[in-house]
Amino acid sequence: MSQARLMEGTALARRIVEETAERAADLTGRTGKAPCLATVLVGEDPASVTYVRMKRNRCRTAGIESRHVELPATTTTEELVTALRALSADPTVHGILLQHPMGPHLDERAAFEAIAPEKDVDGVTFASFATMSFGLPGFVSCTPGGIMRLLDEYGVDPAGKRAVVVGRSAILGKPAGMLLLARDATVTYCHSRTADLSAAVREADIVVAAVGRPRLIRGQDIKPGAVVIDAGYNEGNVGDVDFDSAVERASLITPVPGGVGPMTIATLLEQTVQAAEAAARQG
Ligand SMILES: Nc1nc(=O)c2c([nH]1)NC[C@@H]1CN(c3ccc(C(=O)N[C@@H](CCC(=O)O)C(=O)O)cc3)C=[N+]21
Repeated sequence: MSQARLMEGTALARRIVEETAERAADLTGRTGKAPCLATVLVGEDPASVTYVRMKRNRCRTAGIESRHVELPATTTTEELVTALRALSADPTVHGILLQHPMGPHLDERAAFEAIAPEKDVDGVTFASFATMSFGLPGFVSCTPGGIMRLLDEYGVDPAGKRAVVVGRSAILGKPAGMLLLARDATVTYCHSRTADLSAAVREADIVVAAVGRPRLIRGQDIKPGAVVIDAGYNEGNVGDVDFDSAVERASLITPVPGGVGPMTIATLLEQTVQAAEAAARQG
């Protein structure tokens, strides 16, 4: 079997960011106000600090302002909700990103719901979940949205395909399955209580790995010719898929790094400009 073709997220993300930058410049020219993303970080988890910095840097290169709100690890849910409501009400802010995961003492759902739906450019609110699951226009969760763009770019139509999503987190696995279902895939979710993960993965035409367990998915479980999307974030840029064995069986596969990660950020930037354009139309 020949090796899989790589799904090059870096290249596609670059094109999306370029288009987004043009839209941002156009909007700034027309309104005199740049699109603005508020990034909210609770605590000092080193990985989260790095991710937020990457997102803010990418904003800058696209002509999007970012306003960073850093809160101490001891912040209560109430204080976090107050901060998010203030950003939701601030007309100079067009999008809000609340970095996940937060401290275990925080009510993450209450925090996400304090984000105004029209500023939910990270696609984490109930409102965005509703539009995603019905396949209606609206903000998508950034990583799942980036995955769908990659599938489209490489000519993979999910309709009628068996998609197995490994993981069910609120910002990744669950919405990824919903978007695939909205595009008529037959979707199976696997998670920590799944009895036989290998058996499920072996049936998949499309595998989305999104659990954060290094190299959990092995080539021997990949159906020959399957499309393999590795959305796992692990330390040291290692995915959830054992790339070297999976590349021998898949027809298409995302590298890590350079696959899903850059697409996540491109989707965030694009949706921020979309939110700013909508705000400008509202006057
Ligand atoms: N509310 C929320 N929304 C998120 O979208 C979100 C989050 N919380 N928490 C953490 C994860 C992680 N995440 C990444 C984004 C880009 C790369 C990325 O671009 N990675 C590069 C590698 C970068 C490097 O060189 O280190 C790549 O894969 O090529 C990775 C990880 C977004 N997340």
